[in-house]
Amino acid sequence: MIRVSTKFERPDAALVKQLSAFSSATIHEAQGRLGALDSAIKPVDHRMSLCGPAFTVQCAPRDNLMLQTAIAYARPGDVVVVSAGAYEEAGSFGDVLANACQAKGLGGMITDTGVRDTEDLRALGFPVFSRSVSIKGTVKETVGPMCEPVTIGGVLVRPGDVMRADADGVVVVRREDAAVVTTASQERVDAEAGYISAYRAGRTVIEMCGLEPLLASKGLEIED
Ligand SMILES: O=C([O-])CC(=O)C(=O)O
Ligand SMILES: [Mg+2]
Repeated sequence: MIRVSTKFERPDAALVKQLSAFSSATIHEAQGRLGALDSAIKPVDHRMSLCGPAFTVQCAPRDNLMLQTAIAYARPGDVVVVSAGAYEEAGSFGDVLANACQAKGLGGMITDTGVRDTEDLRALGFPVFSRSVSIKGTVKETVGPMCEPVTIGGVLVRPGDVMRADADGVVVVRREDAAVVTTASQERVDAEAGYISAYRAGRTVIEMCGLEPLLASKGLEIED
């Protein structure tokens, strides 16, 4: 007998909403260049984005039994996070399961294996992030852990951590760090806005980034 529990602590909804205002790259930088999943995990449509608590599940490669089970037990707003051995040659999720997720109000699905039916997924608009697109079908044979820490895209994700994903990729924020990372992300956005207005006003990268002394200290001389 394998016993799993679907009980875990979710982050404060207001904090999740605040984090959703920041891009995956901003959050990654703001938390000290941590939490980025492998760049191969990308949305099936660049307009897709998500931000929500991770509902984690471990699947055997080419087997979506536990993914289907996770969809049944995840709560509205949850992001189903699937670790399936980074196996590219399987279409473990498609428009039928996406409709099941959307009908439940789930926040999205992130997997390190493949998905299929991408035209329909794009039309549906349910946020789906995957390592690959494959038409190859999956079996429903293997039970495994759900709502336990998983490794996906080289990063550990625990149930209730916050997943933020957009056209650029996927980042995870530890649940207990969500408030600090929100503040740090806002600081970074403010600093970047300062650079952008300075550049628009004619300031140069050399000035703004102090490149002259930096390059000189590294022994680079430029004849222009
Ligand atoms: O049925 C499956 O196993 C995956 C799929 O194609 C869908 O959800 O539409
Ligand atoms: Mg299908």
